[in-house]
Amino acid sequence: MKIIRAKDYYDMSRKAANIISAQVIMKPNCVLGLATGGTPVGTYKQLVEWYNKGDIDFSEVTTVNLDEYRGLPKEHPESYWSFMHRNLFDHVNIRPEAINLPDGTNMDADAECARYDAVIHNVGGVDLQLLGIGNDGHIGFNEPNEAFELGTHCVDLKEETIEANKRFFDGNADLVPKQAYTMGIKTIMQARKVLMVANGKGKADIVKKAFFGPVTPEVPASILQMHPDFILVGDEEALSEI
Ligand SMILES: N[C@@H]1[C@@H](O)[C@H](O)[C@@H](COP(=O)(O)O)O[C@@H]1O
Repeated sequence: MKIIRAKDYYDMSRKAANIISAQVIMKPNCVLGLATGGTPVGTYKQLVEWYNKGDIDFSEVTTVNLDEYRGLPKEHPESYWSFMHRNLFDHVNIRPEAINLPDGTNMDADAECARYDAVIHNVGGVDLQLLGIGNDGHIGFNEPNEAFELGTHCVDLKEETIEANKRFFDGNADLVPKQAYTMGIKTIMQARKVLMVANGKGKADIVKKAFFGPVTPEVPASILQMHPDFILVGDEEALSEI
């Protein structure tokens, strides 16, 4: 585990974007595992800036996103499909056919999860997986106390996660979908490199628990302590408890 200290959100975003950029330069046809949430927005913004300057080329890159709300149409502004297009895909030269997310509109959970696992398998697995961390230690939508051995599966979102994400749904928890499809911890652990971004005081406790506490399904991110190439880029506040 490697911990990189950043001064603030902007510095965290630039450092993370540098690592992603290096991955794409070293292997132009790499598979990037991508994440949503507020934290990686600055990282995507930086990648778009460097793309506009001609410093990074996504023409051969394939992406697989971590998760998607179940039951939300793609076109919904808060679907992760929309999030990714708004923050990254619409602004760079990635091929539309190289973009992969779970399909939240397929209500047949078994079929959709099997399809998504096959997609990840067929692209050869993930070279670099970007992650944020939920307040309860979730990664993707792998909530506390789920088995570490799972591939893509359907989850019931915890109350805390619905509360945290309602800010994207007019502050109304009733509008937040209650389920999601998520890549499982097994798949995340199979990524060849894992890069987590964390910022702000609100993440300080969970960062300490996850990376300086026991490895336990109660804190899903704690399993990353066992990953052979795990990098955490955190700002001063997120790393203030360690
Ligand atoms: N599914 C996403 C996670 O991938 C993300 O890490 C988490 C934290 O989000 P934020 O970065 O906004 O704190 O939110 C959501 O639940």
